[in-house]
Amino acid sequence: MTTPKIEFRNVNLRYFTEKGETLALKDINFSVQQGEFVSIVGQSGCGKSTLLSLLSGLMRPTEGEVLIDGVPVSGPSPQVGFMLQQDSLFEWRSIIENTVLGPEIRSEAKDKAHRRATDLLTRYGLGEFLHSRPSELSGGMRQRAALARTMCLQPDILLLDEPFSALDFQTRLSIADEIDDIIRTENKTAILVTHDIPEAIAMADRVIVLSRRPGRIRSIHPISFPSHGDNRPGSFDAREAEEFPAYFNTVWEELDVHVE
Ligand SMILES: Nc1ncnc2c1ncn2[C@@H]1O[C@H](COP(=O)(O)OP(=O)(O)OP(=O)(O)O)[C@@H](O)[C@H]1O
Repeated sequence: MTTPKIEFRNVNLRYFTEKGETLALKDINFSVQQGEFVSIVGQSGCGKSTLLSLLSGLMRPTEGEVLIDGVPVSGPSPQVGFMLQQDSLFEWRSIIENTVLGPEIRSEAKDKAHRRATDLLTRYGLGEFLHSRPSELSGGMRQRAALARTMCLQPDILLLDEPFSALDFQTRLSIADEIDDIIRTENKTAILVTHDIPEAIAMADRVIVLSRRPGRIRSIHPISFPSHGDNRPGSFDAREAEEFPAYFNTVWEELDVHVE
C-alpha cells in the first residue's frame, strides 16, 4: 500500500488559555492520497482552521500525529502552500514582484524565479498584468495572482482556507472552477475548508463533515459523478450533475445547521 500524502492519526487538539482549556478537535483520523482533493465542512468553531494549522506545522497535536509522506509534521515546510480568504498581496510591489516574494525570501536565483513566475502568471491569464499593482486587478484576478505566488514556491500540498469567500457570487463560481482545474492539472494534493456546501462538493473527490465542537469526523463522502462518464466534470459542470442534489441534501442534513 502506498504511503498517504497526508495522515491524521488519533489527533486531539486542546487550546489552553487563562480562561481554561478548549478541546477543539477530537479523535481525528483520516488520510489523503497524492493528487486527491478533499473538502472539509463544518459549523463555525468546529476546528476547520485548527486542522489546517496542524497540517501547516504552525501547531502540534496535543495527542496523536499528523504526517506528511509518512513523516510527522514538526514545523512549517516548503512542501505546504496556503491560499487564504485575504489575498495579502503587497500593494507596493507589482504582481510579478509579489509572485517572486517567496523564492526571494528563500534566496533563490532571481532569473529562475522570475521565469517561473512569468510562466505561472501567463498560464493563469495574467500575462498582461505582470507589472500592474494589485489595486489595478479585479478580486478574481487578485486571487489568481495569489495562487501564482503560492505555486511559485512549488508546494505539493495546497491548503485552501475559505479562499473565495471575499468574492462576489459569480466571480466565486468561475474562479473556483479555474482554480480547481489548475490544481488538478498540476496534480497537487489539496485540502479546502469552506462553509459553502455546493463548493465543497463541486471541487472535491471527498467531503469530510466535522461535528460541532469538539470537532470530530462525522462522515466522509466520496464524490463521483457517473452521469458524466469516466472524466470528472469541472466544478462548474459538477453543480449541474444529476448526482449533485443528493450529495447536497446529505451534507446539509449532517451539518445540523438548524437553529436550536
Ligand atoms: N488561539 C486559540 N485559543 C483558544 N481557543 C481557540 C483558539 N483558536 C481557536 N480556538 C477555539 O477552537 C475552536 C476551533 O476554532 P477554529 O478557528 O479552528 O474553528 P473553525 O471551524 O475554523 O471556525 P470558523 O468556521 O468560524 O472559521 C473554536 O471554538 C475556537 O474558539
